Amino acid sequence: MKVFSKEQIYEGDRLTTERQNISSTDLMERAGTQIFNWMHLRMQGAQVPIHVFCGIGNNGGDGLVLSRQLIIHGYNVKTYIVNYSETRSKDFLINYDRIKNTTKDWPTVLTSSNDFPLINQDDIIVDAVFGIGLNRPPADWVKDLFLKFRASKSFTLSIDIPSGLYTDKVVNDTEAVVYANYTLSFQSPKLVFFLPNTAKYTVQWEVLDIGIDRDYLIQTEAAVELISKYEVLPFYQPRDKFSHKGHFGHVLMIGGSFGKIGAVHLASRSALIAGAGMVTAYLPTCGYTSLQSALPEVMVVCDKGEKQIESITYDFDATVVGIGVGIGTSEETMKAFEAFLKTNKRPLVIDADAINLLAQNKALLKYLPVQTVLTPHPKELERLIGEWHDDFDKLNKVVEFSKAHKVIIVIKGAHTITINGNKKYVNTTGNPGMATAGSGDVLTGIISGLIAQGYEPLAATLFGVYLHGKSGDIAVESYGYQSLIAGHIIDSLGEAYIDLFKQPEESSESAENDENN
Ligand SMILES: NC(=O)C1=CN([C@@H]2O[C@H](COP(=O)(O)OP(=O)(O)OC[C@H]3O[C@@H](n4cnc5c(N)ncnc54)[C@H](O)[C@@H]3O)[C@@H](O)[C@H]2O)[C@@H](O)CC1
Ligand SMILES: Nc1ncnc2c1ncn2[C@@H]1O[C@H](COP(=O)(O)OP(=O)(O)O)[C@@H](O)[C@H]1O
Ligand SMILES: [K+]
Repeated sequence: MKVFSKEQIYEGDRLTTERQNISSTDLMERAGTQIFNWMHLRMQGAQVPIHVFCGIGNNGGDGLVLSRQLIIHGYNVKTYIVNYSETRSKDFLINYDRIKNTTKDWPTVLTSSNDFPLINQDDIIVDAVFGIGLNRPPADWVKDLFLKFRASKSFTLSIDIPSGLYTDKVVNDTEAVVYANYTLSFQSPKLVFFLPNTAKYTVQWEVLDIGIDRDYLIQTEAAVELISKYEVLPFYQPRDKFSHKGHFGHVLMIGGSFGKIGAVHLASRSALIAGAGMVTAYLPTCGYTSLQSALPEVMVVCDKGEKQIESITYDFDATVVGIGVGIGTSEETMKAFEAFLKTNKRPLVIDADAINLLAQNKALLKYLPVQTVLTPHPKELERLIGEWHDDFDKLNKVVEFSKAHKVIIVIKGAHTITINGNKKYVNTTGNPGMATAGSGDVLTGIISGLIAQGYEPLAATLFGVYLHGKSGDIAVESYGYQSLIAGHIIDSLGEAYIDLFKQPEESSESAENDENN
């Protein structure tokens, strides 16, 4: 699913009115009515007090349409105008008139904290104060209103975006934002729903289809894409009946040091279970027996070093090389890594300490093949690109790094974001149970295993990140968040593949996301 920028959303809006020959007021009617339908379906006329807080722009206009529909259908509604400015939008004013013509119970105009109504915990708050048009911090009394929402502990439904959030930057004052239980977003989810600094402002979100021009949606290139099953399915490569292991490539997994052989074990096993035809683990000698005993399907080549890798030499042709898990950052290993990079011609997946080695010696970056995949966790990323002020600064820095070195960067986290040049891909699978030792090693193995089978590095990365998270989601059903370990993610990989072809449970037109699932 495309994640459009604010400018693209406004343009989609404008083009829709033009191509469908409708007014912007009609489009607002659709938007507000969609919100009403969503609530009506769930509430079925229940007389829970609903407080609808409307700003004076088009987000407020949506709120007024919703209020009017709720009133017409007999709901227990109170409508407020949060009058933070006298510059009211045209469609707000039209809907202000319409609601006044519908009911004698006119909206209450709020201009300061003294006007705030009583809100009980069991009431519902609808937040239509600011939409994507926010361009400066809200006034202090509006912030106080947001604090009152929070203090009430009422269920809060935000329209389009939690008020106070920007679409393209973080907020400095974390209290000047609505904390939504649910956000109903028009046309496309907003990038801020997925970033560590801002995702906390909505527990769940859903996109409502308001009939934006289809051609515009299809033809417009978005800088950000949300990756779910529908996006990865086209990558899937079915197997030919007469295929043999030679068709699915040979992964060379280089890593390990004394006490960290397990990382290579996890990555090699993942590569095999992701479907690689063959996997060879390249280790210091101390790892030989344990790896051969634990993984009979994996071949082993030993380095001359007993406890660490000291010179990387092997005499077969690997399809792809995964390097870095458990490898350490000793001087000898740095030398071996440098010599390896200078001669290697194969696609690379670089993780963990190999990223730290690159960060220590940035001159080596020029030896990385185009489309090398780097999979840093936040600390490794910081060593590589330096500190960042906030999530947007981080994304910009990674985009620049990706373009400068022609590499794919996987920013691991709750919503892993893959960056390839200007393009950002936000993953939707995974859960906090995966915050456990070795789960990153598993990802390295999966991506390497996919590249071995012939997936292009970018497809392998997006598909691999998706499958890794999906395996975690499947595994957590059996083990729970606390007891999930990296090995369980590998064990669920087969089910994650099978799940790709299960019947969809929801239409591709609407996406639903629950941060806790
Ligand atoms: N296709 C779509 O996405 C549609 C969007 N609509 C709604 O329109 C919204 C955008 O509407 P607007 O552009 O009117 O913007 P908002 O309703 O978000 O903001 C209202 C106005 O307040 C001003 N403003 C911004 N920050 C302020 C601050 N801190 N203090 C005082 N004033 C401030 C802005 O200049 C803006 O004109 C969307 O979020 C959505 O809810 C719908 O009505 C129809 C379809
Ligand atoms: N809260 C979370 N939600 C979803 N995925 C997570 C979460 N925490 C960690 N992960 C995933 O688990 C993996 C952890 O990788 P990493 O930190 O490198 O682990 P390790 O170094 O122990 O192998 C990443 O793919 C990350 O996206
Ligand atoms: K809002």
